[in-house]
Amino acid sequence: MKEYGEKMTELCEKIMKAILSSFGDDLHHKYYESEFGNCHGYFRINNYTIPSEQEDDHHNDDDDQDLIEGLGMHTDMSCITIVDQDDIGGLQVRTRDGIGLMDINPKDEALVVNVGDLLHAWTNGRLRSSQHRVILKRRGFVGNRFSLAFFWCFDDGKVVFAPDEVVGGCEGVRIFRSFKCGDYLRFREKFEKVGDTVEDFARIEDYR
Ligand SMILES: O=C(O)CCC(=O)C(=O)O
Ligand SMILES: [Fe+2]
Repeated sequence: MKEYGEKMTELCEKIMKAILSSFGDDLHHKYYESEFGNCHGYFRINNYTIPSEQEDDHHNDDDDQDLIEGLGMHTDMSCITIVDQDDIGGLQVRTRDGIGLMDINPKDEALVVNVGDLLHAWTNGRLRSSQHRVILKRRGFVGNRFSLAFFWCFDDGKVVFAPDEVVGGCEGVRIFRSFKCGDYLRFREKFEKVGDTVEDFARIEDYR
């Protein structure tokens, strides 16, 4: 697990450097170490029980009575999340229009890379922290769905504030105030429900 953790950390570092370079030639030299040098990662193993024919509780609002929500709609509190899902499927991500849902189908050798709330704020919304959930289908067999999620995050004391160069790519309009990472995590612990995200916590009202 330690080796896997190191690999995931390395992958997040690479992805973050590529993101910074895509914002401007020098940005990864200028901001990687100072802003992301203290990021740390942790794992969560998700174990979902596939509903059996008898279980009729917990239906979601979808018309399809054979679906239940294994993990409710949420955004991640990380900078970057890497998900390794098994071959059962069921991960769905909110589309850009905020209405639709897109299936993220399992693919051999492929990992899912997700932007979390902290990076959403740090990039002034240029990268989007999408809502997502896991839906489980009755399958006529007994078994569980597993996924391994790696959350790469700022440390609690980090002040999240998009640099001017990053805001410059959004016509210079700053949409998030600065905030301490730990304060946001505490806000989420208290108010965890869909809609209570970094948008509610730190978005500057004038630009709503
Ligand atoms: O199980 C999955 O595919 C996604 C897990 C997830 O979204 C999470 O752990 O935050
Ligand atoms: Fe998630």
